[in-house]
Amino acid sequence: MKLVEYPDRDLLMLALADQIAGELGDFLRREGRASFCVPGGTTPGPIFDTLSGVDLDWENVSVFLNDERWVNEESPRSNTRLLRERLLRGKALNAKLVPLYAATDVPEDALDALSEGIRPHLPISVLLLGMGADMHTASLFPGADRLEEALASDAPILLPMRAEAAGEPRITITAPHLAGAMNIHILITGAEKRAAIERAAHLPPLEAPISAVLKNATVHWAE
Ligand SMILES: O=C(O)[C@H](O)[C@@H](O)[C@H](O)[C@H](O)COP(=O)(O)O
Repeated sequence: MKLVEYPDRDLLMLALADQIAGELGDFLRREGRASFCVPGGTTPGPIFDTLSGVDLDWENVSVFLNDERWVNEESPRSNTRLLRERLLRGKALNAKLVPLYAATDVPEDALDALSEGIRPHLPISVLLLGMGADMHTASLFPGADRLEEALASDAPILLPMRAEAAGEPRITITAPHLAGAMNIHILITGAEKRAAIERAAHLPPLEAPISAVLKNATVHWAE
């Protein structure tokens, strides 16, 4: 893993948004399309704000989440809602949102349809990930019910995931499909997450799921 330290969070968010915009632009110029896979949670909002103001051929960018909580968009816990409010507006209004949620009782009932929606957009051109202090990324939580399956090299694109720390049931892109992304950025802030990612680098993915994607990743950190 490569670690980049920034003097403060504002500079981190601006610099990383700029780098991501550059990478998406390169894919668009070379291939005419790009896929951008993003986390929910509380950290990435400022990056989305900046990107939504950037001139890119957004119509040819497919955007999808790393993982989603099984709640509808009315819920403040919905990651899709965060995307609509912070990324898919302004210049990025016409980016193509590929859903990771459907209005079924449980994620199992929507799994096949959602997986088929994601498949044409793999491998991911630019992957942005967050991480919890427990070393989870996406919804790959330590101790989650289907973690082992999600870490396997032949894992399906998506799996449902339940874990005590997760709250509601979730759906997540699995480790090999995250790790197969062409560009991988991990966004973390604060001393606790910095210590956690350094620890994770020496632990197996079953204990520290983030370690499954660290090999080719750049970690972006500010206090
Ligand atoms: O739906 C989610 O919760 C995310 O995709 C998750 O993997 C997130 O990135 C981490 O939990 C960090 O979250 P914070 O940025 O809120 O600390």
